[in-house]
Amino acid sequence: MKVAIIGAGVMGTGVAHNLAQYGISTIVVDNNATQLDNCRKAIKANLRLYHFHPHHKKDTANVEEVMSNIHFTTSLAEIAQCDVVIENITEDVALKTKLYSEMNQICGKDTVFGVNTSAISITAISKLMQQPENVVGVHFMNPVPLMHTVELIRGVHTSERALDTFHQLFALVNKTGIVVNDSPGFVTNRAMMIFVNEAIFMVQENVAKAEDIDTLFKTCFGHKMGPLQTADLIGLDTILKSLEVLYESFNDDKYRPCFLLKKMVDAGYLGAKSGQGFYSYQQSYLL
Ligand SMILES: NC(=O)c1ccc[n+]([C@@H]2O[C@H](COP(=O)([O-])OP(=O)(O)OC[C@H]3O[C@@H](n4cnc5c(N)ncnc54)[C@H](O)[C@@H]3O)[C@@H](O)[C@H]2O)c1
Repeated sequence: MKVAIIGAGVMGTGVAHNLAQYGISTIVVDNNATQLDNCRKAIKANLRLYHFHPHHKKDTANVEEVMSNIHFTTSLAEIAQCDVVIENITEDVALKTKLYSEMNQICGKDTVFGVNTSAISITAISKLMQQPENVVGVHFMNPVPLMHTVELIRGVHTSERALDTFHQLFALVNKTGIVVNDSPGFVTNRAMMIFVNEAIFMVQENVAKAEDIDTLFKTCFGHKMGPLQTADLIGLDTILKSLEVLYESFNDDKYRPCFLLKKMVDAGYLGAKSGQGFYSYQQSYLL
């Protein structure tokens, strides 16, 4: 199975790392050459960093061997021979719409497309394609090489063949897909975006410091990470875009993005990937 990974940001980097460490041949495409370079460096660093983590595949110490499974390119045309495409570009409906229209011209009629999105409609994306039945939502969890469950989203047109293709791919990389029906934010982000946004409101209103909010979530609810650490890990721009999609899709005020979140994104404070969010990051291994 040959897999194309489009978008070399936080998620594309994790997906490429994960597939390559299980010996799957991948092509990573990004329209920004600097991002591709950062992605290459981040995978190398993360292979070493995650080495002792209990959830990381153990026999991947040979970094060069893993890297030889990945081909990096800025040319979308190179994905023509791939059986599966996993798209992880910016959470932006207009950008994704343009990309899928381009992929329609490049890929064959049997190619299966996985849309990695936080909240965008899988059904709407599938309608951009000549074969809408080949489109599935694949909501990977971050960091991808350490997380073993993927939310698989069945759009209105999604076929069993397309879902099976991802079940088979996940079996190769020690992951399980849980199938849910298409709805904004699916199961995980529909709930998670509310408590992340509410935590940001609490920082804005000076109810508590970010550290204390996160500590309360970890020690009282048993979460591994607090909501503000999670927001930094995901990327504050991605959180903002997701809340905007949820707000618009449900037409419900409970998803209105907090002003502090907008202000931080405007300032370029995007979380771990930019070095500054609710916390500071000396060196980001995520990207
Ligand atoms: N960050 C998370 O924790 C997380 C978790 C699950 C799902 N997602 C979803 O995954 C997707 C990617 O998120 P991310 O956090 O990796 O974003 P990101 O901002 O870190 O990276 C996006 C990448 O896409 C590239 N890109 C944009 N347009 C492109 C195009 N037309 N062709 C090729 N490359 C293009 C950008 O250059 C960038 O490298 C989003 O839809 C997001 O909602 C993110």
